[in-house]
Amino acid sequence: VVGGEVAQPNSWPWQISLQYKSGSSFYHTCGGTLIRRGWVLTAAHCVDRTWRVVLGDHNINVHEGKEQYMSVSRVYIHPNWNSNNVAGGWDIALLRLSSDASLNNYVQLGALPPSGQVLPHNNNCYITGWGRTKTGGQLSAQLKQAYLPVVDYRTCSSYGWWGSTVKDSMVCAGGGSESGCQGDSGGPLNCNVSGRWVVHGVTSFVSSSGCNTYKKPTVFTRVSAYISWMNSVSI
Ligand SMILES: CC(C)C[C@H](NC(=O)C(F)(F)F)C(=O)N[C@@H](C)C(=O)Nc1ccc(C(F)(F)F)cc1
Repeated sequence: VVGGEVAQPNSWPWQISLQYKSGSSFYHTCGGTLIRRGWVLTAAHCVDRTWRVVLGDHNINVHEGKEQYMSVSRVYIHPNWNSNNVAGGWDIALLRLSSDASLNNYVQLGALPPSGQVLPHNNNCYITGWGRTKTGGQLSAQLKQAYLPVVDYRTCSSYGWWGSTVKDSMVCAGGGSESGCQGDSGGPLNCNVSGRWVVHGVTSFVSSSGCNTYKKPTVFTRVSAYISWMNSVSI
């Protein structure tokens, strides 16, 4: 996350860290959202390799005693996902955990939107993640949040913005000095709808010329466009 601030520990208790194993260590690679006790929502472009899901984390480099370490028993990547074409959309995947998470003050389920719901321009949303804190920078040790208001499709797909790169199956947010960045992929765009936090986006891409590029908002997979697919995965 570029800009924003360090989140209050465990104030986004559905946020997870997707980590891969190299040697005897694990490395954060993407975010995700716990949406059922046995299911995590993330980005398709995150799951070329996965080793564990960490729930209830705040500082990914320190064992703080609230974490639950889960392994992944099955990966469901959307069948239309094309890793050579992130602009095509379909950047969504479900991970079946090998056991159910225990819900508590540090680990909670993220709420999903109703199918088809599209939020208005400037809707209040926050991106959360451990991704780079500036273009080309390092991952954040602690979970960060940044206020990224929704940029509606009409604006986001216009000339000077993302143009035809962005599809209606996506949500744009931000476009100013704050943004997602590498390592935030797969994590949630948390939007306030009627006073409740709803996970409306899965972090998908930013501009290749810089994470917080003006008029290139962070682009998210629009969760409300995939509710029927998620239900079909027998979740
Ligand atoms: C691996 C990538 C597909 C996704 C990667 N995602 C992220 O960094 C994150 F965290 F914002 F989700 C990204 O945006 N990386 C930048 C460096 C990038 O490659 N962006 C990008 C690539 C192609 C296009 C397109 F679609 F126009 F071809 C648009 C943006």
